[in-house]
Amino acid sequence: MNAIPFESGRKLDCVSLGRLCIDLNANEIHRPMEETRTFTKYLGGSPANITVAMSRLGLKTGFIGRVSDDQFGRYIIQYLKDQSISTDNVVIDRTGSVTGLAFTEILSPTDCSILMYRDNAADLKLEPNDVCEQTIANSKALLISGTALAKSPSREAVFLALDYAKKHNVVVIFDIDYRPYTWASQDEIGIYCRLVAEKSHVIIGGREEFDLMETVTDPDQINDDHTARTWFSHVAQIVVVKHGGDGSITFTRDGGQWKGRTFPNEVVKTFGAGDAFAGAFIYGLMQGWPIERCQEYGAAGASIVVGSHSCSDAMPTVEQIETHMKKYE
Ligand SMILES: Nc1ncnc2c1ncn2[C@@H]1O[C@H](COP(=O)(O)OP(=O)(O)O)[C@@H](O)[C@H]1O
Ligand SMILES: O=C(O)C[C@@H](O)[C@H](O)C(=O)COP(=O)(O)O
Repeated sequence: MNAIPFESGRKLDCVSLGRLCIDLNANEIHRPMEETRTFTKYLGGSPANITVAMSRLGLKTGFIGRVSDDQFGRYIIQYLKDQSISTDNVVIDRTGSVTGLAFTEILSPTDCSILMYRDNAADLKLEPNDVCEQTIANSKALLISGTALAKSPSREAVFLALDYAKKHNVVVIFDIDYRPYTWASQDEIGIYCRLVAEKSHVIIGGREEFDLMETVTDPDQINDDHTARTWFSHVAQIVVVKHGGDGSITFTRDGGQWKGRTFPNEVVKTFGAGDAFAGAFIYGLMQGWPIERCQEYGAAGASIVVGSHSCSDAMPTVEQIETHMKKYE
């Protein structure tokens, strides 16, 4: 059993807060973006991808966010509904904002990059007023994406959501989800992400993301053990440090430490791994599984997604994960 005390009898397993965007993934892969002619449109935005992952695995999910008042915004809402994700708290922004677009370049299985268009992005227009206390009270967990902290008023909306989570015993899961495009300064990243991490029960991030958040300068303190100790001195119960193709390390507050394996696959592109991992890992936590099994599930989900063209659309079901894992027995 893992030690996360999810409340029982709540309408939703997890409500996510953050960006709802569009991924435009190059169809002609293994060439630079300059030579790409066509793209396929998918739902994107890390927290959106994670929520699709959780929903595909059978969790009851909802989203708190803002979308643009246009075709892309309507596409996003419809996609979420089709995935059985509650859109009751997805607000249509009428200030003339646009949907964030992520154009992806797949140069090779190991060399991928993302060209982000995020000026005047609707997701960062989320207002504290949009955050419904009852929705959070009705959820076992609240997933926060660090990018939602990049600007006001979305930043304040996050802190209000955290207040409601505390008031109603909702487990807070923080995915640092660092994206360079929207932050005003490096200082802001550290300041705001730390404030959220201090209030979070589960923290997930890559090594570089923890470094940015912790802004530690002593080289002896830039390591996973130090990271875990830092956050266990607050309310964290679980800290997951992702290491790309090298797997992940999960720490638990009681001193446990697990190195997560990977399931090597024929890689189409590298992005989406973290989101698939997070979705399946959280699913495992909610089943009350031991950490090893949560990590295996996360890694298997990630393996499937790196072998696919999309992130959201490729998020696996339980059956797909189980079948995939059997191939490695
Ligand atoms: N090339 C890969 N092949 C198989 N699994 C991978 C690969 N890259 C990442 N993963 C899995 O996905 C997890 C998260 O990946 P990572 O790249 O660290 O996250 P992010 O996409 O957020 O940067 C890893 O811990 C690993 O289990
Ligand atoms: O998060 C975004 O805005 C873009 C994503 O939809 C994108 O597909 C991606 O980068 C996935 O992130 P990762 O899982 O952290 O690699």
